[in-house]
Amino acid sequence: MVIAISVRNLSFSFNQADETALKNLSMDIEQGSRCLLVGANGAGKSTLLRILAGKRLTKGHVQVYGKDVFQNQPSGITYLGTEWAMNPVVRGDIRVSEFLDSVGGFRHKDRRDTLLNILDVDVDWRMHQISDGERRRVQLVMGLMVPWTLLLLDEVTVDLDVVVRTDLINFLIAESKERNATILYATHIFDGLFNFPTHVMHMRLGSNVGNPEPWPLVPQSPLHHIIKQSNVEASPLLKLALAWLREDLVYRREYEKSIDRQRGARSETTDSETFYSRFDYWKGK
Ligand SMILES: Nc1ncnc2c1ncn2[C@@H]1O[C@H](COP(=O)(O)OP(=O)(O)OP(=O)(O)O)[C@@H](O)[C@H]1O
Repeated sequence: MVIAISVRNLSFSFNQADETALKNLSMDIEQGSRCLLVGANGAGKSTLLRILAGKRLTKGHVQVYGKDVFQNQPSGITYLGTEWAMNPVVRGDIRVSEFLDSVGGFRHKDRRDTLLNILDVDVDWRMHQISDGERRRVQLVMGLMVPWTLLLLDEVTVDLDVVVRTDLINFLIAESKERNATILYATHIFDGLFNFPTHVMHMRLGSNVGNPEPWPLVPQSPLHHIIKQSNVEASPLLKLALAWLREDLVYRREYEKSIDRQRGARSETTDSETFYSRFDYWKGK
């Protein structure tokens, strides 16, 4: 068994004043796995993916295929996140075909063309005149056309229509099987994903809750019980995610109580009254 990702006791803060985004996270992911990261908003999924992609510098044991991601960056890591679409460069007046050529499309013609078909992209589109979902499709062609050994996906299918999303998921499954490549995928959309993962990993408050769990669940897994208890009409994957995230909510509220913090509505304070009495421009309208 080859370990594709190995992390030991990883902690990370954005700056010293901030709470740690990752706390003592340790995990091993086998080569060829397709692991779904499941966790609430703020659980640390994106931070973990960016660190694995070498985009955030931190100390500690973070290895991909046996190489330290900061000091000896392994080749073959592709990271695709949501921030790409915000980049003004990819909203410029440039044709998709020229854009793809500028990022090496001609070197990977066969894969590029396969992806152009799957993602249903018109190479004559101009990057400043397309929808968010269309821009996302171009990003996926660009990111996936170079063969990867580790693919780090951060919620990149959110604005795809269901046909394209399904075809893309099937492509990723086939690719990882054929090339024994590894995928770590953070998402909140579990629809249509039943056949995608070989593992699911639960993240909570910057750590993983246990090791990646094989998926579909092995017969003796205690998680069957959680899924059976669910009274929601949903796929087993969504039932599991719902149960985990509800559990996390209780856990987080207890934790926040212990450090005297609270989310949600709070009682009026003198400060907010002062604020509204000065700045409520709707008053009297
Ligand atoms: N730029 C930043 N500066 C300071 N703190 C940040 C920054 N980005 C994220 N955080 C904090 O780090 C923690 C983990 O954030 P992260 O984005 O990794 O979560 P996530 O699991 O990907 O969430 P989501 O599902 O909402 O994308 C959160 O508590 C968040 O507030």
